[in-house]
Amino acid sequence: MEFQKTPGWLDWYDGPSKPRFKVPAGSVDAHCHVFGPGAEFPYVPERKYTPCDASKQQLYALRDHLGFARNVVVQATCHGADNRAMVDALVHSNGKARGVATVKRSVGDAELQAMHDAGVRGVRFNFVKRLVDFTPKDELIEIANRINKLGWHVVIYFEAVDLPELWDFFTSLPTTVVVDHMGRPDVTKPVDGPEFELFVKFMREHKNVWSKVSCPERLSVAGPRALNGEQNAYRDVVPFAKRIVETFPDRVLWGTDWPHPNLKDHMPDDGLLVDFIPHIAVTPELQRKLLVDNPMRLYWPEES
Ligand SMILES: O=C(O)c1cc(C(=O)O)oc(=O)c1
Repeated sequence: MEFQKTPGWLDWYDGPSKPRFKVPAGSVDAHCHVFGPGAEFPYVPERKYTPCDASKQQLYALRDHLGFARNVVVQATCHGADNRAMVDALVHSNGKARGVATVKRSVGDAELQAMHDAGVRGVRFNFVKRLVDFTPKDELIEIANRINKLGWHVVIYFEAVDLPELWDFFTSLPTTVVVDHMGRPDVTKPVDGPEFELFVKFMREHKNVWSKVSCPERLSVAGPRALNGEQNAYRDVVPFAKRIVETFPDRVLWGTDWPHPNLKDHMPDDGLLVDFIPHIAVTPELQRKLLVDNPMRLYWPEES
């Protein structure tokens, strides 16, 4: 099938620089995606955008180039609950990738088990309205209870303003809960203001809640962008991510977010994005926890 990209779509950055920051041995890129390729794994009719293709081979070439050892491939919304492209990436990774799926209530036990065997360890619940249609909470709870039996966790994606109304639901989830991109704070607001304090309280009071301190390129308002050799990119995001890394060093994850779905204003150089890490995890110990120990404990517990 031939797909036309959404008008204005930005393709991922070709030929990223070599990071100056050398990630520790065994580092995990714990948030990234594959798109299609559409000719092999068609994008679903209910998608909100049509991306460029971003294949497993391209993802794994990036992994090697950046110095990472493993990936966690998160189902992108353009594939809906059709997990074939993500699962295909896992089974062709030589055990170096695990995954997070999107499932519906109708998913069968055998299908869940097959995904588990392929390396899936979580499901993603998305509350960002521009990306997905609404799913009733009772359906999500039912899914959470089922996947909990497999030892999986729930990944949640939402925007900071929506945390108050989602609080009761999130805190009732029976699994480990991983928040994408720190719950998308508005970084023009103070890092110690009420909005981000609520997120910190969410993590402080609920020890099952983890956070990805990823996506400065999405959250930043003032930049500068990770382009043209910039070694100090997205400075306005640093206080937020650094605070989460230092307050909850054992419950944070980092990922490139490659191929950066829906970024509208620029595409970062992924090498420079890796150079962001030492600004938010400033000691070798924090870096090792963020990039190796924590993702290994969550995704490869049998090896950690
Ligand atoms: O699955 C996606 O479509 C998706 C989109 C976005 C975003 O548009 O913010 O971010 C993500 O991490 C993943």
